[in-house]
Amino acid sequence: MSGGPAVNGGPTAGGGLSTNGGLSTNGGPGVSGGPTVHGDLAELRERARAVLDPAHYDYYAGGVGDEVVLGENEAAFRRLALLPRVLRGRATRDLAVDLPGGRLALPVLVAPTAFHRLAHPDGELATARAAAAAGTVLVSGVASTVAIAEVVAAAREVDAGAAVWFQLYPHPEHDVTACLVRRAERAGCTALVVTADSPVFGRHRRDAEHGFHDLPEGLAAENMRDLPGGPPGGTRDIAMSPAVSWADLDRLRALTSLPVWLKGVLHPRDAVLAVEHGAAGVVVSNHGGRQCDLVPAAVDALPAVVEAVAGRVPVLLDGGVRGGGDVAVALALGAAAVGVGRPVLWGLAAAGEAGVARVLDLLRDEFDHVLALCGGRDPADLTRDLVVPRGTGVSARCG
Ligand SMILES: Cc1cc2nc3c(=O)[nH]c(=O)nc-3n(C[C@H](O)[C@H](O)[C@H](O)COP(=O)(O)O)c2cc1C
Ligand SMILES: O=C(O)C(=O)c1ccccc1
Repeated sequence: MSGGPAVNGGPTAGGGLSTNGGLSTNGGPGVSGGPTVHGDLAELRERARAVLDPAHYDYYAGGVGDEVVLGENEAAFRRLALLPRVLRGRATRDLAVDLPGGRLALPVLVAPTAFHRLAHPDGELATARAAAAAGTVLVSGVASTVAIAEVVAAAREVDAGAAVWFQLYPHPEHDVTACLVRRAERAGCTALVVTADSPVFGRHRRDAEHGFHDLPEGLAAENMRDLPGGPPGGTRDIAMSPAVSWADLDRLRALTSLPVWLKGVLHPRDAVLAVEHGAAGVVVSNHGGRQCDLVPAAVDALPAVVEAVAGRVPVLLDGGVRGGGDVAVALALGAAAVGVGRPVLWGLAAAGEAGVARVLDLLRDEFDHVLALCGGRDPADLTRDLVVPRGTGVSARCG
């Protein structure tokens, strides 16, 4: 799995021969205080498959339609190669990046995914603790099974300076959106992420086959409780609406002084509109292949968005990131950082907080290693000329 003994491995030893070890927990101190979990991402995924109800595993794993985009997100990374630079004399590495809404100790954050208590009883509390311990941001979804105030509190118990962002869909009823924004602010979130790629729900065949349409008894979308127009004490549905427009983004921004990211941008023109409408940044994403099965892989859509934004705001990418090499490629193509969705769910299902810690530690360690192999000192050393189409070895731009 990992290549040879740890030779000057930088911040972590990482690459030694002893890292194998399956999924056993050894009871020693983990990154965030729990047991240390071994195993790579593929093993964690297999463990998750073994422990989860098949309907819940398929809910997490699945995509829209024929799942073309789901596969393409990962395949597109494998069509790209890195052209390392050598002898750059970078003795140390610093993986941190500063973004509107917080500093990340590694250029990887936790993308918003729904219903973590389907994966593990600790749900989003475990994810928040592991993200905080790793020094990165959890983007906590409106569709979380723990209320946002508790999610932020869990992160802050681990690290008083931890940053948690709140993801929401602009609700067709503005007072519902306003209430959600207020809850996120009161909870202490440091940024909002507005998901724009879901005017309608994606149609997921796996969910239909399992008849999986409702959360099990005892679980609910806790942020949707006690909202205007909803039953007292009960929850409202997470509404998606094709009527949502840029005017809704303007109205949402007017409610808050928090940075607002726009997630689910693929068209360069929309990225420009996002900047013009005051977005603090854009997230290039096809929702992990769960919305439209006709769109490009996320990493294939990235360069045109980066070019259109032209450095005015940071660009994030999510979709198909499965290793530190993918992180490096995305950064070289202009992403400031990447989000990971499913790998975090596999870690959570396999081993709760320690499993999520393992996923983030693997990505940090692999990214650090690849950065070193590229002669990089920090993410800024990963430039566009370092990425070439696999099979060519020729850089589009040499300079
Ligand atoms: C089970 C699941 C639930 C998701 N729920 C949300 C959500 O509520 N809001 C959102 O903006 N994105 C959601 N996403 C999309 C993720 O934020 C992210 O775009 C995607 O998972 C990235 O792809 P990856 O899983 O290949 O890393 C969800 C993804 C999954 C797999
Ligand atoms: O499953 C999803 O991808 C998703 O985005 C979502 C949205 C609302 C409720 C639950 C999940």
